[in-house]
Amino acid sequence: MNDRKESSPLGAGGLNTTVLIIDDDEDILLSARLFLKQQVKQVITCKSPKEINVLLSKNEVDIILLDMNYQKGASDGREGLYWLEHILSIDKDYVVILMTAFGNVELAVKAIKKGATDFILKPWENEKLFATISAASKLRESNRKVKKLEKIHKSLQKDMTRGFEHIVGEADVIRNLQNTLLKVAPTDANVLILGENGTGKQVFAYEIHGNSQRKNQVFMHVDLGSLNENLFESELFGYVKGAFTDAKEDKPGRFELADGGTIFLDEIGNLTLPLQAKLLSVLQNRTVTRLGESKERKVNVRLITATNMPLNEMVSKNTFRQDLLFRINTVELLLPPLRKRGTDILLLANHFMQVFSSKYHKELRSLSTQAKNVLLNYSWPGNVRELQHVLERAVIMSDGNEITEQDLQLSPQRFAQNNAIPDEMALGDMEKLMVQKAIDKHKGNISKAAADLGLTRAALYRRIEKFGI
Ligand SMILES: Nc1ncnc2c1ncn2[C@@H]1O[C@H](COP(=O)(O)OP(=O)(O)OP(=O)(O)O)[C@@H](O)[C@H]1O
Repeated sequence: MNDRKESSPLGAGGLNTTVLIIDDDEDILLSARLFLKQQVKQVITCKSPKEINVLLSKNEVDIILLDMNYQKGASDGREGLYWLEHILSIDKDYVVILMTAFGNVELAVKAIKKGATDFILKPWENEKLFATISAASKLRESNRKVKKLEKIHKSLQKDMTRGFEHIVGEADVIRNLQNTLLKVAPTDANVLILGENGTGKQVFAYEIHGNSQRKNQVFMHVDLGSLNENLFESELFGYVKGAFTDAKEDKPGRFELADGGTIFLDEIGNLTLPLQAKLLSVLQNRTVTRLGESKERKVNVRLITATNMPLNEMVSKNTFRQDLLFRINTVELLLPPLRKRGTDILLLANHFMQVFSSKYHKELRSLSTQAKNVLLNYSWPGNVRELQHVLERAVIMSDGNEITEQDLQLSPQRFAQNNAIPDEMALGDMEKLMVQKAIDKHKGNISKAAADLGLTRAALYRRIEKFGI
């Protein structure tokens, strides 16, 4: 191989870049090398483009200076175009600068259309060559940064989705909510999710995002409850360098970062009136202005909000703006507390038992009848989150392959408030719950359970089959 490599401590130019020059003219190679070795980290020269593959596989090349003609007498530049395509097929991010003779500008334009970054006319002036290489080096650097950020973005997205559960639930109220969710998700309608703490508002918000056309874009969760007056604007709208003492560099806000995706504003009921006004203006104009600048930046986000506070009541007490409520509640989802979800309690408990069994390498397969009764009769003030914690602890404490009442360690004061029958439970769900309770009470004895329910054994079996108990 007739290539030549020269490395030097960064010279006067100080460009931290490696340049590969391919030209069949020895004089060109020599003069380019002599000049560039003082300007860049490394210069590699080579006479034949046939060596490109080997050179690119052995060296971390940033910029390639490529001649257009190699065969004797050739001047149509076809070889250069061929090798340009070849290089870009190895990695489309290579920065290729073509060297062409005066009068061949049309050819250079054609090459740029095919993906070359720039061209330089031969013979060149060193200053012009340096300016071209310097611009190309900046481009290569920013391409690299973009690639790195894309990787980080992808892995963050994976992390974000990994943490979310799919909605578990079969109670009529949950099914109805899921139907509404599927209808509303593909639209860009603003959704307000209401419900007590731990009822799954974030799970529903993510499910809306996951069923929308924005599913491959960012899902940005912002806990408004944790932002004080000072942080609110800088976090949500961003700032420019110098906007305040600690603003050392420009920073986009959460709205800008969520551009193209979904922004989930949690605990919206906690916003003070002045902050509500600021948020409303962004939602109305769909633009944000970073602190310290006057430029308005357009943002395209889908808005989902959530709270456990009674927003309608707050409007009548003038602690929540009615115009903001109208802006955010195009569709409202009201998540019922867990104590009103009937046998979904057991469904969720089984689900969490499986999740934690596999996490803690345990072989738990079922809940004892007593444990089921306890779960159904507990009031669940912390809702699904509490159930999740209770099951995690039970899986850890359990010795056998069945979770017992003792493993659950539920506080006795919290019983009796809950008869596990929701206020607005559908008849079918109620019947299923009664059947399940009777079977549990008689420890699976069908005759006794049927007698208790005033049914024949056959009638009870039909219901067991119907409800999949
Ligand atoms: N229907 C469900 N299916 C499976 N897991 C659920 C369901 N609902 C909630 N969870 C789980 O319960 C926990 C609490 O849910 P989530 O954080 O969505 O509740 P939240 O209403 O947003 O709570 P908070 O009001 O405290 O912010 C999470 O770990 C979530 O994965």
